[in-house]
Amino acid sequence: MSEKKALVELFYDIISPYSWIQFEALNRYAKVWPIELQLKPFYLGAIMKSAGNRPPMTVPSKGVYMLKDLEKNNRYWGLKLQAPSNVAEIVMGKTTIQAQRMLAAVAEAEPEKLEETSRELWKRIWMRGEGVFEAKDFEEVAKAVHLKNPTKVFTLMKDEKIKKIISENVEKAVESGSFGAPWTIVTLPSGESESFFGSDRMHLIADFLKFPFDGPLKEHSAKL
Ligand SMILES: N[C@@H](CCC(=O)N[C@@H](CS)C(=O)NCC(=O)O)C(=O)O
Repeated sequence: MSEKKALVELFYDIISPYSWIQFEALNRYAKVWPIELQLKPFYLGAIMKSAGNRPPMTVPSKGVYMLKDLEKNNRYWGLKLQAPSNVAEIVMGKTTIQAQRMLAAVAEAEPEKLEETSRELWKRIWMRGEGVFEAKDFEEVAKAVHLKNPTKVFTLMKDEKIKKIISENVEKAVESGSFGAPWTIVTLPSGESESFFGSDRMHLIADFLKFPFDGPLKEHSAKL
């Protein structure tokens, strides 16, 4: 009988560049640690509201710091994050709820495509400065990742069932203390559980799991 694995749940929103970093980090480590990684799209707007928080970008000095910090992360993790030219407008004035519903719908209809679809949405906004808000954006994503049944995914996006999944993911994150993204909940086979905010806590996640943290594991990078 195979041993029970630790469960690592990543709660993320594609508006969040740090969520992308944590997503790549965990996907790399899932290849070397005996863990079960579950991807849980949630909605950062709802998390911020529930916690009485606001996006760091709305504090000007944090915004300036963040852009430099992303470059440092690019070097460390071998990523290519770049803020879109209208980043402030996007963060303050746009909603990713439809994109997050697309991810929840893909998780339901074509779960094997969830990783690739998430990455493609991040690449659009945080690498190529493309939209992730309109029906035509989602059609382009569906094409890029070769969804088998895009019509089913687009129909599901409007379904109460998918809205409920996003709400449940938000609730679970909030219940465990979330105030931002990425939010990672690690549950050991013993049932002991701990939550981690950010993409800069991989060493602490490793320590909790009692597995080695070996840096960025660039050899396990996904193609960008
Ligand atoms: N230090 C964290 C920062 C993560 C972060 O700033 N996340 C944003 C979204 S991209 C957030 O939700 N921030 C909430 C907060 O800082 O209170 C990291 O390196 O990952």
